[in-house]
Amino acid sequence: MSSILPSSPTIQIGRGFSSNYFDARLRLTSRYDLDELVRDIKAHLGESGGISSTDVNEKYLISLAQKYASQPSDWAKYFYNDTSKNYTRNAIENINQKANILLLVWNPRKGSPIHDHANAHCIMKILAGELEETVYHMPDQDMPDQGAETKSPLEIKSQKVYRSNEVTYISDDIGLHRVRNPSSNKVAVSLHLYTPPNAADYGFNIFDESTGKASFVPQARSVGHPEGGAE
Ligand SMILES: N[C@@H](CS(=O)O)C(=O)O
Ligand SMILES: [Fe+2]
Repeated sequence: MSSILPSSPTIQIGRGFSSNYFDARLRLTSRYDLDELVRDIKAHLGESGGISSTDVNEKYLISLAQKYASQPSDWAKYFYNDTSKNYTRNAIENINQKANILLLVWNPRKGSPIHDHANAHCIMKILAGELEETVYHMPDQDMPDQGAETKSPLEIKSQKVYRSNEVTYISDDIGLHRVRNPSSNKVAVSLHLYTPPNAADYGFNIFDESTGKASFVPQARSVGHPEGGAE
């Protein structure tokens, strides 16, 4: 029976046509989702080997974060809130020695301490609600990661409220920052990319606003370690 059924060119063409047709329609109508964003970040950073933060094209990574439009169904599985903490840090993807991608969930009127970013790039995209970022000039001290003290208060460089889908970027070259949810009743959600993942791997510093004093925090934690912290 099967021997008399030709492998018909018409059927092959028909299949090929319809599949290409629907692939094309899918490409036209499908949105750029979180999985694709993570895939593109990984593709840019490569699969193996160490990198230094200077090897990263942060502008390209920022453009990827801007291209993604927040869709709560994309990130609901990473969402975890704990009202006893200022915010939770939930792992989306750890790319060994390359980057951390995290979902942060911020309680109303709560925020992070003033901190550095452990000589890494930090890209933050607002996924829901609003977040206020205050950027401070890096205090004059030779080795802030050694906990050296300065006596003068930190100076504010800029302050801005970011709305849903906006993206901001910071590195130690720009300064220090603190981030806060300004809402009195709404939780805010943000996506964070850190590359290299120095704060998680080695630690970072938090700073006293009035003295500029740095205190070293050994490691930034994320869920399953929802202790919070800053990175
Ligand atoms: N960098 C902080 C969040 S933020 O204040 O940018 C953290 O990862 O905990
Ligand atoms: Fe930060």
